Amino acid sequence: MPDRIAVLGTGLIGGSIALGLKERTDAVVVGYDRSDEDLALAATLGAVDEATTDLAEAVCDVDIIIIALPVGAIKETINRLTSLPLKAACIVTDVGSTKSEIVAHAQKLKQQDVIFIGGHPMAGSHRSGMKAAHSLLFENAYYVLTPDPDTSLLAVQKLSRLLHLATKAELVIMDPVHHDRVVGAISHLPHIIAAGLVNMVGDYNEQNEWFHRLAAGGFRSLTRIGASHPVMWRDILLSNREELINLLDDWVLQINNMRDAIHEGDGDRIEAFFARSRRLRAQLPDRKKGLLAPVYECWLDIPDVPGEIARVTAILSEQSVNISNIEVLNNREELPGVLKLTYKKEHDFKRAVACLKEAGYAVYADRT
Ligand SMILES: NC(=O)c1ccc[n+]([C@@H]2O[C@H](COP(=O)([O-])OP(=O)(O)OC[C@H]3O[C@@H](n4cnc5c(N)ncnc54)[C@H](O)[C@@H]3O)[C@@H](O)[C@H]2O)c1
Ligand SMILES: O=C(O)C(=O)C[C@]1(C(=O)O)C=C[C@@H](O)C=C1
Repeated sequence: MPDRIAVLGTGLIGGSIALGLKERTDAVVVGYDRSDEDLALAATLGAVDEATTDLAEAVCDVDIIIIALPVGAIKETINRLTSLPLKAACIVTDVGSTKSEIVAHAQKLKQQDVIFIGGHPMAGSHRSGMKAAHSLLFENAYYVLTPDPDTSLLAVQKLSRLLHLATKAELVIMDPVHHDRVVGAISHLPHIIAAGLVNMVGDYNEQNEWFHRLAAGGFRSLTRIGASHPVMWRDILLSNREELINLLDDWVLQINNMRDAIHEGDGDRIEAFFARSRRLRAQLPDRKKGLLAPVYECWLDIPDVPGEIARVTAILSEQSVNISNIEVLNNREELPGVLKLTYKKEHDFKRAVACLKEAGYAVYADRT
């Protein structure tokens, strides 16, 4: 019998998991959301077999429940689940960006015959809703599970296998407190910094509009995540308070160190600051392929004149190069060039770079 799975919240994350479940498993997926619009889109895109705005109906007789709501709503939903009849040995998991508080809150589910295993897929977007969902959103990303030490191993294995099939992510097990410290530093703090910078420059811009007009690659690439969902981030920050207070204290030290160096005109200290950062940034492990980093990519500058894209594709087709995607970039956030070409095979990529350079184009083959 295929598993019957309830996905509570058919937004970006729930919608992406549901799409993967339908694409790569034989599960029957029941979607639940308060937004009729997201539910209708999930049904139209084939992410769910059944859709409902009634929680009791959604979780009735299901084998697995995946709670993909904002962190505050995850806790409320856990409360509501405690008074609903759930199938015996049902596995309940969530996708919330914090873990300690949620895992502690979910202890109350132990009164029922259900197994709670906290979860957090480490990929996403500043965009929200089913409209932004994609079945490969998590491909090759880490997907953290935080089972209690006494959680049934069989249940952890069953959930890991299912999520791996549905998301193509790499499942890892972590202690919830450790998770919140690490993710606080590499995700929650950066979102605060990005939003703070956007707000600060927004204040300056009210006096002088050149601040926004001149905002180029540096500002845009650092602040992309400043466009993320306010309710989602309110809930995350309130749920990871202790860690974030420590991290913000460390951040103030970093910034004050630079403030002092600039104030004192200490060039050596400034240079060492950037040298260390450049070295450490280069050491970040490459999370390989996946939706956000297709297999082989190059970017090129082309003049803004009619027929230029056709010229590029003609050169490539003359050389029998297969392109898997071609994209005109509206802004240059983080990337050089205005035309992005993607290839599935390395030899197509190498031949394309060589012949486009030969034709006189400025071609960039790796991200900086
Ligand atoms: N966005 C990311 O990058 C990302 C990555 C990993 C994990 N997460 C976590 O995933 C969860 C969902 O985030 P998302 O990005 O999918 O958000 P989203 O806004 O795209 O989707 C949330 C969905 O929940 C619904 N919803 C909200 N409150 C509800 C309630 N009280 N009852 C019923 N439905 C409700 C909304 O209608 C929406 O469809 C959050 O806990 C977030 O911390 C997000
Ligand atoms: O790529 C983005 O826009 C994200 O913010 C994704 C991101 C992150 O910080 O990396 C955001 C929240 C999650 O809990 C996990 C991933």
